[in-house]
Amino acid sequence: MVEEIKFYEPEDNHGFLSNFALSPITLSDVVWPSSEHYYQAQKFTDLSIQNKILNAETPDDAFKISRDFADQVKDDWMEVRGAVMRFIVFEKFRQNTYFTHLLVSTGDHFIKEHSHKDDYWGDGGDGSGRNELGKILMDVREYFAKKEPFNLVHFVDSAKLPTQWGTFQMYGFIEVKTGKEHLALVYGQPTPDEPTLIRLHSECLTGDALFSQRCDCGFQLARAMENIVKKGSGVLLYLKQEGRGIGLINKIRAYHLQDEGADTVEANERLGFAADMRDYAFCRGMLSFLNIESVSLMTNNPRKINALTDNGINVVERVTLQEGNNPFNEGYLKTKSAKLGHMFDAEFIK
Ligand SMILES: Nc1nc(O)c(N)c(N[C@@H]2O[C@H](COP(=O)(O)O)[C@@H](O)[C@H]2O)n1
Ligand SMILES: [Zn+2]
Repeated sequence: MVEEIKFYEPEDNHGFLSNFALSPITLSDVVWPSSEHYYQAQKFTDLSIQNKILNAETPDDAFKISRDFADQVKDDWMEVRGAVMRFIVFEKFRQNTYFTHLLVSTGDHFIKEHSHKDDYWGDGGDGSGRNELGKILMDVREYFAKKEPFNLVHFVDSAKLPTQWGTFQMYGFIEVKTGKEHLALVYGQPTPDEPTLIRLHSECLTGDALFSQRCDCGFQLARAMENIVKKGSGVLLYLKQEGRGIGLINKIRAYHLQDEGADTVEANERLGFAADMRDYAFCRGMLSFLNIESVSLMTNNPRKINALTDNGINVVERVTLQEGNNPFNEGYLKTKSAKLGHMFDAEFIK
Protein backbone atom coordinates (compact mmCIF):
# COMPACT_ATOMS: atom_id res chain seq x y z
CA MET A 1 0.00 0.00 0.00
CA VAL A 2 1.54 3.34 -1.03
CA GLU A 3 1.69 5.66 2.00
CA GLU A 4 0.14 9.15 1.85
CA ILE A 5 1.64 12.52 2.60
CA LYS A 6 -1.02 15.04 3.60
CA PHE A 7 0.19 18.62 3.77
CA TYR A 8 -1.48 21.96 4.35
CA GLU A 9 0.11 24.69 6.51
CA PRO A 10 3.68 25.69 5.55
CA GLU A 11 4.82 25.38 9.17
CA ASP A 12 3.54 21.81 9.48
CA ASN A 13 5.31 18.59 8.48
CA HIS A 14 5.94 18.57 4.71
CA GLY A 15 4.94 22.27 4.69
CA PHE A 16 7.52 22.93 1.95
CA LEU A 17 4.95 21.44 -0.45
CA SER A 18 2.51 24.28 0.26
CA ASN A 19 2.34 27.27 -2.11
CA PHE A 20 2.38 29.32 1.11
CA ALA A 21 5.95 28.19 1.90
CA LEU A 22 8.43 31.00 1.27
CA SER A 23 10.58 30.02 -1.71
CA PRO A 24 12.05 32.85 -3.81
CA ILE A 25 11.35 32.38 -7.52
CA THR A 26 13.05 34.72 -9.99
CA LEU A 27 11.25 35.30 -13.29
CA SER A 28 12.41 38.03 -15.72
CA ASP A 29 14.40 39.67 -12.90
CA VAL A 30 11.35 39.79 -10.65
CA VAL A 31 11.68 37.82 -7.38
CA TRP A 32 8.38 36.32 -6.27
CA PRO A 33 8.55 35.45 -2.53
CA SER A 34 6.40 32.33 -2.98
CA SER A 35 4.53 30.40 -5.64
CA GLU A 36 1.31 31.68 -4.05
CA HIS A 37 2.36 35.31 -4.75
CA TYR A 38 2.93 34.50 -8.42
CA TYR A 39 -0.18 32.36 -8.87
CA GLN A 40 -2.50 34.97 -7.33
CA ALA A 41 -0.96 37.83 -9.36
CA GLN A 42 -1.59 36.00 -12.66
CA LYS A 43 -5.35 36.31 -12.11
CA PHE A 44 -5.17 39.97 -13.10
CA THR A 45 -4.18 41.98 -16.17
CA ASP A 46 -4.05 45.16 -14.09
CA LEU A 47 -0.35 45.67 -13.27
CA SER A 48 -1.11 47.76 -10.17
CA ILE A 49 -2.97 44.79 -8.67
CA GLN A 50 -0.17 42.45 -9.69
CA ASN A 51 2.35 44.68 -7.94
CA LYS A 52 0.23 44.89 -4.79
CA ILE A 53 0.28 41.07 -4.68
CA LEU A 54 3.99 40.84 -5.54
CA ASN A 55 4.82 43.17 -2.65
CA ALA A 56 2.50 41.47 -0.15
CA GLU A 57 4.29 40.81 3.14
CA THR A 58 3.26 37.14 3.27
CA PRO A 59 1.69 34.52 1.01
CA ASP A 60 -1.46 34.84 3.14
CA ASP A 61 -1.56 38.58 2.40
CA ALA A 62 -1.08 37.85 -1.31
CA PHE A 63 -4.07 35.51 -1.15
CA LYS A 64 -6.20 38.13 0.68
CA ILE A 65 -5.32 40.97 -1.72
CA SER A 66 -6.34 38.73 -4.61
CA ARG A 67 -9.74 38.20 -2.93
CA ASP A 68 -10.13 41.99 -2.48
CA PHE A 69 -10.09 42.34 -6.30
CA ALA A 70 -12.17 39.26 -7.07
CA ASP A 71 -14.38 41.29 -9.40
CA GLN A 72 -11.36 42.05 -11.64
CA VAL A 73 -10.13 38.49 -12.27
CA LYS A 74 -9.45 38.05 -15.99
CA ASP A 75 -12.19 36.30 -17.99
CA ASP A 76 -10.13 33.25 -19.07
CA TRP A 77 -8.67 32.53 -15.61
CA MET A 78 -10.47 29.22 -15.12
CA GLU A 79 -9.10 27.98 -18.47
CA VAL A 80 -5.49 29.01 -17.80
CA ARG A 81 -5.08 28.50 -14.02
CA GLY A 82 -3.97 24.87 -14.35
CA ALA A 83 -1.07 25.77 -16.63
CA VAL A 84 -0.12 28.73 -14.42
CA MET A 85 0.00 26.49 -11.33
CA ARG A 86 1.99 23.77 -13.06
CA PHE A 87 4.52 26.35 -14.34
CA ILE A 88 5.13 28.08 -11.03
CA VAL A 89 5.28 24.87 -8.94
CA PHE A 90 7.88 23.49 -11.35
CA GLU A 91 9.88 26.75 -11.14
CA LYS A 92 9.65 26.73 -7.33
CA PHE A 93 11.44 23.40 -7.21
CA ARG A 94 13.78 24.12 -10.11
CA GLN A 95 15.06 27.19 -8.27
CA ASN A 96 15.00 25.93 -4.65
CA THR A 97 17.06 22.71 -4.70
CA TYR A 98 16.75 22.06 -0.97
CA PHE A 99 12.99 21.76 -1.51
CA THR A 100 13.66 19.58 -4.53
CA HIS A 101 15.72 17.17 -2.43
CA LEU A 102 12.88 17.07 0.11
CA LEU A 103 10.29 16.50 -2.63
CA VAL A 104 12.25 13.67 -4.28
CA SER A 105 12.96 12.19 -0.84
CA THR A 106 9.21 11.57 -0.44
CA GLY A 107 9.82 8.64 -2.78
CA ASP A 108 6.59 7.18 -4.18
CA HIS A 109 4.33 8.43 -1.41
CA PHE A 110 0.95 9.76 -2.63
CA ILE A 111 0.88 13.53 -2.06
CA LYS A 112 -2.34 15.28 -1.01
CA GLU A 113 -3.10 18.89 -0.19
CA HIS A 114 -5.32 18.18 2.80
CA SER A 115 -7.59 21.22 2.53
CA HIS A 116 -11.19 21.30 3.65
CA LYS A 117 -11.40 24.74 1.96
CA ASP A 118 -10.46 23.59 -1.53
CA ASP A 119 -11.79 20.60 -3.41
CA TYR A 120 -10.05 21.51 -6.67
CA TRP A 121 -6.39 22.02 -5.72
CA GLY A 122 -6.90 20.07 -2.46
CA ASP A 123 -8.67 16.93 -1.32
CA GLY A 124 -11.65 18.82 0.12
CA GLY A 125 -10.70 17.65 3.60
CA ASP A 126 -12.63 14.39 3.21
CA GLY A 127 -10.78 12.99 0.20
CA SER A 128 -13.57 13.85 -2.24
CA GLY A 129 -11.63 16.73 -3.81
CA ARG A 130 -9.59 16.55 -7.06
CA ASN A 131 -6.21 17.23 -5.38
CA GLU A 132 -4.91 18.91 -8.55
CA LEU A 133 -2.01 20.49 -6.64
CA GLY A 134 -0.99 17.11 -5.26
CA LYS A 135 -1.04 15.70 -8.81
CA ILE A 136 1.20 18.53 -10.06
CA LEU A 137 3.62 17.98 -7.15
CA MET A 138 3.87 14.26 -7.96
CA ASP A 139 4.52 15.07 -11.63
CA VAL A 140 7.26 17.55 -10.66
CA ARG A 141 8.74 14.94 -8.30
CA GLU A 142 8.79 12.35 -11.09
CA TYR A 143 10.70 14.79 -13.31
CA PHE A 144 13.40 15.66 -10.76
CA ALA A 145 13.69 12.13 -9.35
CA LYS A 146 15.48 11.17 -12.57
CA LYS A 147 17.90 14.11 -12.40
CA GLU A 148 21.25 14.36 -10.63
CA PRO A 149 21.92 15.18 -7.83
CA PHE A 150 18.38 14.45 -6.64
CA ASN A 151 18.51 10.83 -7.82
CA LEU A 152 21.57 9.96 -5.72
CA VAL A 153 20.32 9.96 -2.12
CA HIS A 154 17.05 10.42 -0.25
CA PHE A 155 17.08 12.41 2.97
CA VAL A 156 15.18 10.62 5.74
CA ASP A 157 15.49 12.53 9.01
CA SER A 158 17.88 14.45 11.25
CA ALA A 159 18.61 14.69 14.96
CA LYS A 160 21.12 16.22 17.39
CA LEU A 161 24.34 14.32 18.10
CA PRO A 162 26.10 15.61 21.22
CA THR A 163 29.80 14.60 21.30
CA GLN A 164 32.81 15.31 23.49
CA TRP A 165 33.81 18.11 21.09
CA GLY A 166 30.41 19.69 20.46
CA THR A 167 26.88 18.97 19.26
CA PHE A 168 26.49 18.08 15.61
CA GLN A 169 23.25 17.82 13.64
CA MET A 170 23.08 14.31 12.20
CA TYR A 171 21.34 13.81 8.83
CA GLY A 172 20.39 10.33 7.64
CA PHE A 173 20.34 9.48 3.95
CA ILE A 174 19.55 6.37 1.91
CA GLU A 175 21.68 5.89 -1.21
CA VAL A 176 19.22 5.29 -4.07
CA LYS A 177 21.49 2.90 -6.02
CA THR A 178 22.47 0.59 -3.13
CA GLY A 179 19.99 1.26 -0.33
CA LYS A 180 22.98 1.94 1.98
CA GLU A 181 22.50 4.28 4.96
CA HIS A 182 24.95 7.20 5.09
CA LEU A 183 25.24 10.06 7.57
CA ALA A 184 26.19 13.71 7.40
CA LEU A 185 27.32 15.24 10.70
CA VAL A 186 26.98 19.01 10.38
CA TYR A 187 28.48 21.44 12.88
CA GLY A 188 27.66 25.16 12.94
CA GLN A 189 26.28 26.88 9.86
CA PRO A 190 28.32 26.03 6.74
CA THR A 191 27.61 28.57 4.00
CA PRO A 192 28.36 28.60 0.25
CA ASP A 193 30.22 31.91 0.85
CA GLU A 194 33.38 30.06 1.82
CA PRO A 195 34.80 26.55 1.38
CA THR A 196 33.33 24.14 3.95
CA LEU A 197 35.75 22.07 6.03
CA ILE A 198 34.70 18.48 5.37
CA ARG A 199 35.81 14.87 5.88
CA LEU A 200 34.66 11.88 3.83
CA HIS A 201 35.02 9.15 6.46
CA SER A 202 34.51 5.56 5.32
CA GLU A 203 33.01 3.42 8.08
CA CYS A 204 35.59 1.35 9.97
CA LEU A 205 33.86 -0.39 12.88
CA THR A 206 37.13 -1.76 14.26
CA GLY A 207 38.85 1.60 14.18
CA ASP A 208 35.92 3.95 14.80
CA ALA A 209 34.22 1.97 17.58
CA LEU A 210 36.55 -0.82 18.79
CA PHE A 211 39.71 1.24 19.36
CA SER A 212 41.70 -0.78 16.83
CA GLN A 213 45.34 0.18 16.33
CA ARG A 214 45.56 -1.82 13.09
CA CYS A 215 44.59 1.26 11.14
CA ASP A 216 44.34 5.05 11.51
CA CYS A 217 40.59 5.43 11.05
CA GLY A 218 39.48 6.00 14.64
CA PHE A 219 42.26 8.52 15.22
CA GLN A 220 41.34 10.34 11.99
CA LEU A 221 37.64 10.40 12.91
CA ALA A 222 38.34 11.99 16.29
CA ARG A 223 40.73 14.57 14.86
CA ALA A 224 38.37 15.45 12.00
CA MET A 225 35.46 16.10 14.38
CA GLU A 226 37.74 18.12 16.68
CA ASN A 227 39.02 20.17 13.71
CA ILE A 228 35.47 20.93 12.54
CA VAL A 229 34.38 22.13 15.99
CA LYS A 230 37.57 24.19 16.39
CA LYS A 231 36.89 25.86 13.02
CA GLY A 232 33.32 26.63 14.06
CA SER A 233 31.59 24.83 11.19
CA GLY A 234 32.01 21.88 8.90
CA VAL A 235 30.66 18.52 7.80
CA LEU A 236 31.73 14.93 8.31
CA LEU A 237 30.18 12.50 5.82
CA TYR A 238 30.13 9.07 7.51
CA LEU A 239 29.92 6.60 4.65
CA LYS A 240 28.73 2.97 4.73
CA GLN A 241 31.91 1.77 3.05
CA GLU A 242 33.38 -0.68 5.58
CA GLY A 243 36.53 -2.39 4.42
CA ARG A 244 37.14 -0.09 1.50
CA GLY A 245 33.78 -1.34 0.27
CA ILE A 246 34.19 -5.09 0.88
CA GLY A 247 32.26 -5.13 4.18
CA LEU A 248 33.18 -6.03 7.75
CA ILE A 249 33.32 -9.83 7.49
CA ASN A 250 35.47 -9.69 4.36
CA LYS A 251 37.70 -7.17 6.15
CA ILE A 252 38.21 -9.73 8.89
CA ARG A 253 39.15 -12.27 6.22
CA ALA A 254 41.57 -9.69 4.81
CA TYR A 255 43.03 -9.07 8.27
CA HIS A 256 43.52 -12.82 8.70
CA LEU A 257 45.51 -12.91 5.44
CA GLN A 258 47.49 -9.92 6.72
CA ASP A 259 48.18 -11.79 9.97
CA GLU A 260 49.79 -14.38 7.69
CA GLY A 261 51.97 -11.82 5.90
CA ALA A 262 49.90 -10.30 3.09
CA ASP A 263 49.68 -6.49 2.86
CA THR A 264 46.31 -4.71 2.81
CA VAL A 265 46.19 -4.57 -1.00
CA GLU A 266 47.33 -8.18 -1.53
CA ALA A 267 44.73 -9.37 0.98
CA ASN A 268 41.85 -7.65 -0.84
CA GLU A 269 43.03 -9.05 -4.15
CA ARG A 270 43.44 -12.63 -2.82
CA LEU A 271 39.81 -12.41 -1.72
CA GLY A 272 38.87 -11.52 -5.27
CA PHE A 273 38.31 -7.80 -4.70
CA ALA A 274 39.99 -4.75 -6.17
CA ALA A 275 42.33 -2.90 -3.81
CA ASP A 276 39.61 -0.29 -3.25
CA MET A 277 35.94 -0.94 -4.10
CA ARG A 278 34.56 2.42 -3.03
CA ASP A 279 32.49 4.77 -5.17
CA TYR A 280 31.82 8.30 -3.88
CA ALA A 281 29.50 9.71 -6.57
CA PHE A 282 26.52 9.69 -4.20
CA CYS A 283 28.33 12.15 -1.90
CA ARG A 284 27.40 14.89 -4.35
CA GLY A 285 23.75 14.29 -3.44
CA MET A 286 24.45 14.74 0.28
CA LEU A 287 26.56 17.86 -0.30
CA SER A 288 23.92 19.32 -2.64
CA PHE A 289 21.24 18.75 0.04
CA LEU A 290 23.50 20.70 2.43
CA ASN A 291 24.10 23.41 -0.22
CA ILE A 292 27.87 22.79 -0.21
CA GLU A 293 29.77 23.36 -3.46
CA SER A 294 33.35 24.14 -2.45
CA VAL A 295 35.30 22.36 0.26
CA SER A 296 38.51 22.12 2.24
CA LEU A 297 38.90 18.35 2.37
CA MET A 298 40.56 16.59 5.30
CA THR A 299 42.20 13.53 3.75
CA ASN A 300 45.48 11.85 2.82
CA ASN A 301 43.73 9.85 0.11
CA PRO A 302 44.05 11.22 -3.45
CA ARG A 303 41.10 9.10 -4.62
CA LYS A 304 38.75 11.11 -2.40
CA ILE A 305 40.01 14.39 -3.83
CA ASN A 306 39.54 13.10 -7.38
CA ALA A 307 36.12 11.61 -6.56
CA LEU A 308 34.75 14.95 -5.37
CA THR A 309 36.37 16.89 -8.22
CA ASP A 310 35.05 14.39 -10.77
CA ASN A 311 31.55 14.91 -9.33
CA GLY A 312 31.50 18.67 -9.58
CA ILE A 313 32.62 19.61 -6.08
CA ASN A 314 35.30 22.30 -5.93
CA VAL A 315 38.11 21.02 -3.67
CA VAL A 316 39.91 24.28 -2.95
CA GLU A 317 42.25 22.81 -0.36
CA ARG A 318 43.48 19.48 1.05
CA VAL A 319 43.95 19.40 4.78
CA THR A 320 46.29 16.60 5.89
CA LEU A 321 44.97 14.15 8.49
CA GLN A 322 47.96 12.18 9.71
CA GLU A 323 46.87 10.58 12.97
CA GLY A 324 47.46 7.51 15.09
CA ASN A 325 50.64 6.01 13.61
CA ASN A 326 51.82 3.18 15.85
CA PRO A 327 53.73 -0.12 15.64
CA PHE A 328 50.50 -2.05 14.84
CA ASN A 329 49.64 0.01 11.74
CA GLU A 330 53.12 0.87 10.52
CA GLY A 331 53.00 -1.64 7.65
CA TYR A 332 49.43 -0.71 6.77
CA LEU A 333 50.29 2.97 6.48
CA LYS A 334 53.39 2.20 4.43
CA THR A 335 51.29 0.11 2.01
CA LYS A 336 48.64 2.82 1.75
CA SER A 337 51.41 5.21 0.81
CA ALA A 338 53.23 2.86 -1.60
CA LYS A 339 50.25 1.16 -3.28
CA LEU A 340 47.22 3.43 -2.72
CA GLY A 341 48.92 6.79 -3.13
CA HIS A 342 48.19 8.13 0.33
CA MET A 343 50.06 11.37 0.97
CA PHE A 344 52.03 11.04 4.22
CA ASP A 345 55.01 13.01 5.48
CA ALA A 346 58.12 10.79 5.56
CA GLU A 347 58.34 11.36 9.31
CA PHE A 348 54.80 9.98 9.78
CA ILE A 349 55.57 6.60 8.21
CA LYS A 350 59.22 6.21 9.11
N1 LIG B 1 39.79 -3.91 2.96
C1 LIG B 1 40.44 -3.33 4.00
N2 LIG B 1 41.62 -3.86 4.40
C2 LIG B 1 42.26 -3.30 5.46
O1 LIG B 1 43.43 -3.82 5.85
C3 LIG B 1 41.75 -2.17 6.11
N3 LIG B 1 42.43 -1.59 7.17
C4 LIG B 1 40.52 -1.64 5.64
N4 LIG B 1 39.98 -0.58 6.25
C5 LIG B 1 38.97 0.22 5.60
O2 LIG B 1 39.61 1.26 4.87
C6 LIG B 1 38.75 2.42 4.86
C7 LIG B 1 39.53 3.60 5.41
O3 LIG B 1 40.55 3.86 4.49
P1 LIG B 1 40.77 5.35 3.94
O4 LIG B 1 41.77 5.95 4.89
O5 LIG B 1 39.46 6.05 3.94
O6 LIG B 1 41.33 5.18 2.55
C8 LIG B 1 37.55 2.04 5.71
O7 LIG B 1 36.55 1.57 4.84
C9 LIG B 1 38.05 0.92 6.55
O8 LIG B 1 36.98 0.04 6.96
N5 LIG B 1 39.88 -2.23 4.60
ZN1 LIG C 1 40.18 1.40 9.83
